[in-house]
Amino acid sequence: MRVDRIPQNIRDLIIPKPSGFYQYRCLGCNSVHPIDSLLYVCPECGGVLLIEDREWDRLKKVPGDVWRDVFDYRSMLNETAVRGIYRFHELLGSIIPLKYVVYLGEGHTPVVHANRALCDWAGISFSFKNDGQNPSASFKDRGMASAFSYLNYLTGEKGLKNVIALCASTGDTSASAALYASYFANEVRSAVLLPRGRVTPQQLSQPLGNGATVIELPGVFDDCMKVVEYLSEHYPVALMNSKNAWRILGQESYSFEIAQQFEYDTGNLVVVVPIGNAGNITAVLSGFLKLYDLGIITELPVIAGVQSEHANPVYLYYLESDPRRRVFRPVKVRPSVAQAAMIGNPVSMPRVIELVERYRDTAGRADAFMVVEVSEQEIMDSMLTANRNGHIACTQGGECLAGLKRLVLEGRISKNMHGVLDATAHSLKFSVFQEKYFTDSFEPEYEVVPREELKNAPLTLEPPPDIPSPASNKQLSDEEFRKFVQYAAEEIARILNLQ
Ligand SMILES: N[C@@H](CCOP(=O)(O)O)C(=O)O
Repeated sequence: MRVDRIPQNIRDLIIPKPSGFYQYRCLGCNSVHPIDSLLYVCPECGGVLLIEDREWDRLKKVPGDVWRDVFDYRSMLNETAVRGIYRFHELLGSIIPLKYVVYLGEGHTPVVHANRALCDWAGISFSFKNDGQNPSASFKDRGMASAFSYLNYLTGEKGLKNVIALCASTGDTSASAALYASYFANEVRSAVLLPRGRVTPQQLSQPLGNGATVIELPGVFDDCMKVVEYLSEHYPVALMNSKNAWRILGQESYSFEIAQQFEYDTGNLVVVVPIGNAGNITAVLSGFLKLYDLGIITELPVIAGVQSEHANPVYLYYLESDPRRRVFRPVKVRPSVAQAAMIGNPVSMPRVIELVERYRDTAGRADAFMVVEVSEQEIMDSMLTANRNGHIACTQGGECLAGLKRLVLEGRISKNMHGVLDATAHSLKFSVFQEKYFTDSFEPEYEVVPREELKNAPLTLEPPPDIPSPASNKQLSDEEFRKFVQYAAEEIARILNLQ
């Protein structure tokens, strides 16, 4: 759509212009720091940072319904910079001029409603939001688009040079960081640190294919993260994990899109998100709070975080209902099929603590945010059941479905609500877990016992010696090939019970 077709009353707002005054705010000591350099922790106390817009209130001069129209019409514009997450420019990066926006096709991911059978199975109606349909096949691309747009801005306006983008990863962040870095060709190098043997072959192939330096370390993700933190404190590297507050801003677009896709009617929704390094839940909370503050939505949805019993520090933290008595304790993780969330010491925990309090206060009720724990068995059974009903859920998507089902069973949410589940990555990235399930080859630590009715395996049709086979070295005559086709077709008709 061309700008001159946009309704007159919003035309001035339709192409975003740089605005606002961004600053980092430390969640440890509340100090603020200028935005014009790479900063991952507070220089004064080492605390975690969030980005805030000191001039945020200017956005309140525009009524919520006008913002809704602006975001909806922007989706139709033939303007690359606002095609993805930056159609919400004012909410997630308004200081960045559009010429620096990096767009690789992220965002705008589909909401797919579950069919009747699957809703009955879950005990509630729900949809998956398929963030596996992002360019590197996970939700991380939202955050990377933001972090790399900011790097691009620093390079263009502030003279930043020789960027080395560095991250620790369970597989999705590394794929995403390597992809976005490769878009800058030789101007940005990327290096990723992975826990050896804890990243699927598909995820490992992604940064390799994008030309990143891939370094595998012993241990789990939490160990790699510590090394990345050390490197970022001692060397000039661009840390691309969600400790980088620009990642959080970009990932807020997930909330904005849910609101948009549900026509800004969010009061009846329960948004279910897996918690690993906790950047995503941080962004989802923050995103909905922003929309509410600007009157773009009038009711906050319930937000439910899900963790596996094998990596559950946030769940354990919120078991204590009295905020003054809660103590955060990192846990030692055990092998989990929700491998992307196999994290015992989430870097965004201080952000979660602050935002959950704010969210509950704003909603006026404690159950506006909850955390639920699920077993590895439930995760696998849920993922496979979803995918047998038309979805492409990864194990973390399965974790969300397992969490939603539990919430209903435990009576923690009303059956009249509608679940929006984060399928964080494409199912193909995690096919090794499906394979283990189908071949009953899970190591005992996973505690997964396959259910026969969910298993599947290819059938092999091997013609007997008197039937010619195209697999033999010699070229089949027409007659021989006809015999093979007839044999194979009849065997298949027998298998499929065709009459
Ligand atoms: N699941 C993550 C872990 C790192 O999370 P991040 O959001 O802090 O980058 C991954 O894919 O590596």
